Amino acid sequence: MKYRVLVSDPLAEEGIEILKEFADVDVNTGLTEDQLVASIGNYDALLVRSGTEVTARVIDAGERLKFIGRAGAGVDNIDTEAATRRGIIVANAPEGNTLAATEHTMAMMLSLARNIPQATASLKKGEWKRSKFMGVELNDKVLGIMGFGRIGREVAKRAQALEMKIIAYDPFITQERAASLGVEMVPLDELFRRADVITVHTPLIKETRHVINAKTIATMKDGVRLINCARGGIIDEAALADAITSGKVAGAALDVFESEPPTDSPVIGLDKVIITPHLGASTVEAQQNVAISVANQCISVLSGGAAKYVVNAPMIPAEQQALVEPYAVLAQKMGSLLIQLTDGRLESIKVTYGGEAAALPNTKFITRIILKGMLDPILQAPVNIVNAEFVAKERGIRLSETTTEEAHGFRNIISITAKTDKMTESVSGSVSAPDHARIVSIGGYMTDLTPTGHVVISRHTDKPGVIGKAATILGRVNVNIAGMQVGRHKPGEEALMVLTVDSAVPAEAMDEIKKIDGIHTVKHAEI
Ligand SMILES: NC(=O)C1=CN([C@@H]2O[C@H](COP(=O)(O)OP(=O)(O)OC[C@H]3O[C@@H](n4cnc5c(N)ncnc54)[C@H](O)[C@@H]3O)[C@@H](O)[C@H]2O)C=CC1
Ligand SMILES: O=C(O)C(=O)COP(=O)(O)O
Repeated sequence: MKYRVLVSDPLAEEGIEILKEFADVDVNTGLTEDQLVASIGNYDALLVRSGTEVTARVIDAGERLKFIGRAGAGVDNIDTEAATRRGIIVANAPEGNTLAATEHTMAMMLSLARNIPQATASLKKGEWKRSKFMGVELNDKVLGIMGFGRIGREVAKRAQALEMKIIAYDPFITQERAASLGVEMVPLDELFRRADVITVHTPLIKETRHVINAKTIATMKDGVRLINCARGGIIDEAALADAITSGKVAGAALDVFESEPPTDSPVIGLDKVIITPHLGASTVEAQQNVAISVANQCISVLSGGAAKYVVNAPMIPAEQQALVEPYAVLAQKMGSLLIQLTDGRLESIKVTYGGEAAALPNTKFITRIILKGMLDPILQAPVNIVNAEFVAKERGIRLSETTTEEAHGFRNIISITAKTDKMTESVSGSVSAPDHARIVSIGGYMTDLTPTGHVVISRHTDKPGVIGKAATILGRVNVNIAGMQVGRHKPGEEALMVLTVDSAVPAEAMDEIKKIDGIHTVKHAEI
């Protein structure tokens, strides 16, 4: 069956064309939440821009939904938590419109300084008012950039060409990084105090909502100019309207609003406020970039692969993928083997990364793959790297992850211990070459097992005859033994036997093996 994709905001044709090669695509813009809820159940993927509110209701109704793509940067219109809960990958296209938003910010700053929109409107009315539209120079003025990410940094570079002095605030960017760009990082209160023009380039999150408010505006320079081409709500519009009316703020340029379209905003009618209808990303080039990016990510996810810009799962940067991949493959197999060796209700899972594995760039990603390997076979709902941790937590399974230099004689080792209400079981594995990984111990017994195919694993008393009897039973039901390993701590005590077999073992044969005198436990697993 062909996949079905719904595009619910205007998306550049270049992206739609790519999608059509792979899936049935419906472009249906302007849907209400109810209409979206009613139709989303028919689709495997949903692609949006900022115009669609992808609420928990929409996500929960999307029974087939596997991917939500945002053709742009901000994902505040998508309930990513609800998507995570359902194991739906959310990805965006954060790089495609950076320059478009940057250039829009520059256009807004220059327009604000020289009253270009107001002067245009006046002249079009037949007026010729030159003194009314006296402007200010940006040269030598202090530009305060709040949020020094992709757009903030590009704005800084261009403002330097205007010979502005740049100060910036971003809690996640180091002084050194900013200094290399000739920018001074300052605390936020200092930025507010010193800047002649303030432009915001952060996401809208708890910490940034109304960060520009009556109180913070009072600390700013008289005649400050404010720009918001990031997200409505970072500036408190009511406070801005008051500050413009009182003359404290000389002007503001807004591309985004607390509510869009901004029908009730107190700032819209003010002469000193220039506005555009969320046009930051609206260039031909940016729209092509973001549409192509989400289309490709959508196809990749629906084909069982990964998305480049996942926002709700740990990401492995492309340059580290070759390093992490062999561990990820081993991890999933170890998780799958371990769950097949345990009985009872899972209570806790402990993962230890030893030796070189401890230095892997994203062990959290591998831990989620282990969880997927363990939980996917035993749960109704699909478990993937997006929701694995959430699913474990929801079921009260305690998860711990530790790293250690100790690798027990291997270069790297991953050990997983699972505790259920009935037993504790563990497996360890090691990657010896990119295409060669092994299970190196089970339940504390040394093994050397290539993790593919069928295995029969028993714990038994180390005494003559036990292994022979098991082998005879397998032979009788025509199951060929490809390899055998026995591990024990001391002669005559408990031993572990691992038989690799060429096909599945019938349940009756397993029952028979279980009854052999000396066998304590026996399990059949497929990895
Ligand atoms: N108007 C439009 O059409 C467009 C708007 N945007 C919006 O612009 C904003 C910035 O986008 P990008 O630069 O691509 O994102 P980015 O993720 O590259 O940069 C955001 C920066 O904000 C910083 N930040 C986070 N919390 C902060 C806080 N409390 N105080 C100061 N800085 C904080 C982060 O460390 C990061 O460096 C986003 O809100 C995005 O949605 C992006 C493209 C087009
Ligand atoms: O990418 C972003 O964050 C934007 O705000 C652009 O929004 P749009 O795709 O033009 O609706």
